[in-house]
Amino acid sequence: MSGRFDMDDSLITVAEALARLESRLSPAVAVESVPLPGALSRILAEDVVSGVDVPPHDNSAMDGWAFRHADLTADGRLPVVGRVAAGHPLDGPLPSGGAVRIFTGAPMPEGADTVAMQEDCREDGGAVVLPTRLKAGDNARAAGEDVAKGAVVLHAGTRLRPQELGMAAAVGLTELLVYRPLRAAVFSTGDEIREPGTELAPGCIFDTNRFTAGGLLTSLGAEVTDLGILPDRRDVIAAALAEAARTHDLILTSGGVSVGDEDHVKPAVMSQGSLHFWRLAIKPGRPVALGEVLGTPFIGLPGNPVAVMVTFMLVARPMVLRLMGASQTGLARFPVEAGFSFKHKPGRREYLRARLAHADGRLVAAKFPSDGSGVLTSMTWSDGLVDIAEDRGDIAPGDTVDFIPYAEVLR
Ligand SMILES: Nc1nc2c(c(=O)[nH]1)N[C@H]1C(S)=C(S)[C@@H](COP(=O)(O)OP(=O)(O)OC[C@H]3O[C@@H](n4cnc5c(N)ncnc54)[C@H](O)[C@@H]3O)O[C@H]1N2
Ligand code: MOO
Repeated sequence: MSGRFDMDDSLITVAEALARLESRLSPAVAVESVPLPGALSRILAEDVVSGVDVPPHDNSAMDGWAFRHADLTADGRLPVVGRVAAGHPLDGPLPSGGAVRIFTGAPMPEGADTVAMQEDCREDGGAVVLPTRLKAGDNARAAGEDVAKGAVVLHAGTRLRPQELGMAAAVGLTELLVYRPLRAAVFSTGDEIREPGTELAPGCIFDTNRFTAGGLLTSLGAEVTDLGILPDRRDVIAAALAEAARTHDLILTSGGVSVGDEDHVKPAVMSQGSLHFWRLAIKPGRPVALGEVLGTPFIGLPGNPVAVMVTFMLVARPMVLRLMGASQTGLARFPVEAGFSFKHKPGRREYLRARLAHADGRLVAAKFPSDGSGVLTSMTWSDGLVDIAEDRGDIAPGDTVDFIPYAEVLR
């Protein structure tokens, strides 16, 4: 499986990185059939074709009276000849020249084509006086107008939202074939990284990345195994990665992928698989390592906490979604107004931590004052990232910029 990502060491753009990923990854998990409620947020593994028309019969959209439009007379008066409620069709066709009392969802009697809503009608003895301005077909819903029998109603690769479960039920299904959750192992690396709640020795910091990366993976629907902190020792890292590879569909680490002598993750991966090191032309988050450990996909994110989240959003997320079986991996972005100025040297794509506010009906992005890639406060303060393209010059207040909400990332 070596060479799956087929990369080199040159600086590459996000677009190039994504193009390489998208074409090379396929689902890494098996499929299973799951009852509808349990299928929420899972990824559909096959197209769903409807075996029925939805709605299954012509029916009324209103409470009122159903009639044949051609029978409408100048005074609008028709004798009431029957009554149909939802679930109780009329026994036989609509007698010519008559109207039937009807309720929302009730089957249209054969021969009836139009419904007048009761607020517009007046009952008069055994007759009803209908409004005369109705058009044929008003307030009637046709069989199959939502879904025609044989139509594909859900596509393989779709993440199932509540409305997709409703659609599956509408065509009579009780179960859906979905991908099993991706089993993801998460490690932090580095001798200076300490478990929160323990004593902080001189020169050490508490681990943040495992919690951020684990949360990101869980939010995408992965089953995350927290495998703790690995020391800066190649043999220990290699053994831990091998063990994780046996029981997981993906291994994700942070730290140790830069160029320093103390960066041991890369050689540990290379010793038992393949590794392709990417230097992304982005800020923050330049170094990212992708590869395989004993056949299990591996993602090595950089150590700086902000870079973890940014590289996860841009590179790991689409990769994880593909491995999960999802067909849509793009991040939606929205044009907003910059409420700040920013000097941008063309060449690297920059992601600024930003917060949105309404100003006179416009959406204006404020920028966090510090761009440091270790400043986690910038992430908790912000609602998303402003994406400054490689070739863009300086940004002035009032300029239009692209905003990627964090809410997009977790879908
Ligand atoms: N000579 C160069 N030095 C660096 C480069 C470079 O291109 N040439 N790139 C810089 C960039 S950009 C980043 S990002 C880091 C990435 O390096 P590593 O992936 O090897 O990360 P570390 O060196 O292990 O750590 C970087 C930084 O992040 C802290 N860290 C790491 N893990 C955690 C964690 N789990 N929780 C909290 N903080 C963590 C670590 O203590 C360091 O401060 O390299 C730059 N250097
Ligand atoms: O990846 Mo680094 O965090 O750009 O600073």
